[in-house]
Amino acid sequence: MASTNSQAGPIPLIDLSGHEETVAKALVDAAATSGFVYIRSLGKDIPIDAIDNTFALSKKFFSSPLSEKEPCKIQENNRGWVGMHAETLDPKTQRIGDFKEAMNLGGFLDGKAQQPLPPAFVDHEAELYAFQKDCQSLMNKILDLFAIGLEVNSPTEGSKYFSNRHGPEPTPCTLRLLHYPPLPPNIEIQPKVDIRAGAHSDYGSITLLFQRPGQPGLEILPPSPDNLPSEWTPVPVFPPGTESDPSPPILVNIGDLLSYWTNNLFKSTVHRVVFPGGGNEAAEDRYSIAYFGHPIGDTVLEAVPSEKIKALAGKRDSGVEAITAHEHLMSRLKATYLEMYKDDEQ
Ligand SMILES: O=C(O)CCC(=O)C(=O)O
Ligand SMILES: [Fe+2]
Repeated sequence: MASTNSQAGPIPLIDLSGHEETVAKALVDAAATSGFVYIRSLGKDIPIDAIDNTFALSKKFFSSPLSEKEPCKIQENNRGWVGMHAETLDPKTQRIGDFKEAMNLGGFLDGKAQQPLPPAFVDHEAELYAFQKDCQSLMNKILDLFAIGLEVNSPTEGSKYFSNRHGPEPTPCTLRLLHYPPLPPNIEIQPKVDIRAGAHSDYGSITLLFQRPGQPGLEILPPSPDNLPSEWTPVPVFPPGTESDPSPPILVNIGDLLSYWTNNLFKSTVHRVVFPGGGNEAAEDRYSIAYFGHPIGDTVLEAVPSEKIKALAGKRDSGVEAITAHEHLMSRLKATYLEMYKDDEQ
């Protein structure tokens, strides 16, 4: 049997088909130490064809003319197309916004997108819906394993404690297609300041991230147990032991909300996307797909009922009322899209 937990640099590699309790424990350990874990992608959870097809649709959309993207521009509901430099994930460091564009697809209802679709997608709504459902199922499976590993003590919900809060359709989760174009010739960038995606932690519960062979660039700042300074560490697309797999492993990382919900037992690790070679080489395109898990908006983020979490309760200020998932998300979005939400501040 393939090992369920082998080390790949600072990020463990896990095969979900192993013994359930062993896998659950390995996932909790990974979440509490690295905040990132590789899940082998052998086609059992998400068909390889479905991943490849979604990347093909992404390429088709991003290569379409601006006139087809503009009508789908991002709205306050966080759905739609985000143009080059429109998002600044690390405003303290960056001079200009991220060198990327993105397309956020919100939850579908009865197979229908709840937002305008660009021409590149109109004949592919069913495929995108199916992929979103595949991602939702994998996310729920991982959330259930977390609940098992944490020994969540809920007589009515058991291992469904987290997944029950990620809702019926339309899901509050976001399927995000990302495109990082090559640098135009003769453009001089300041490495680490001009960046494909600025340093950030994710906002939600967990993120699934799909990468493509030969398109590196993701780096993490591994959490350090003693809060010692940590170093940016590249995240290989194919970590050792997966080179012959039909598709790169799916990266799963913990977001701020799940970290908060577990009294900081789980680590919401800071990461970024750099130009390979620091931008000196004309970098290739990078395409990635993220599935951002979010609990339903009115979920109150009280500490998860688990002895393991309760033991950490001292770290949370008991005088402060627990916030909801929606309040948490809005505070993060407002910090990232200063322009779009500026009227709300007045
Ligand atoms: O494209 C990537 O590899 C990372 C994207 C990311 O971190 C994000 O969108 O939150
Ligand atoms: Fe991220």
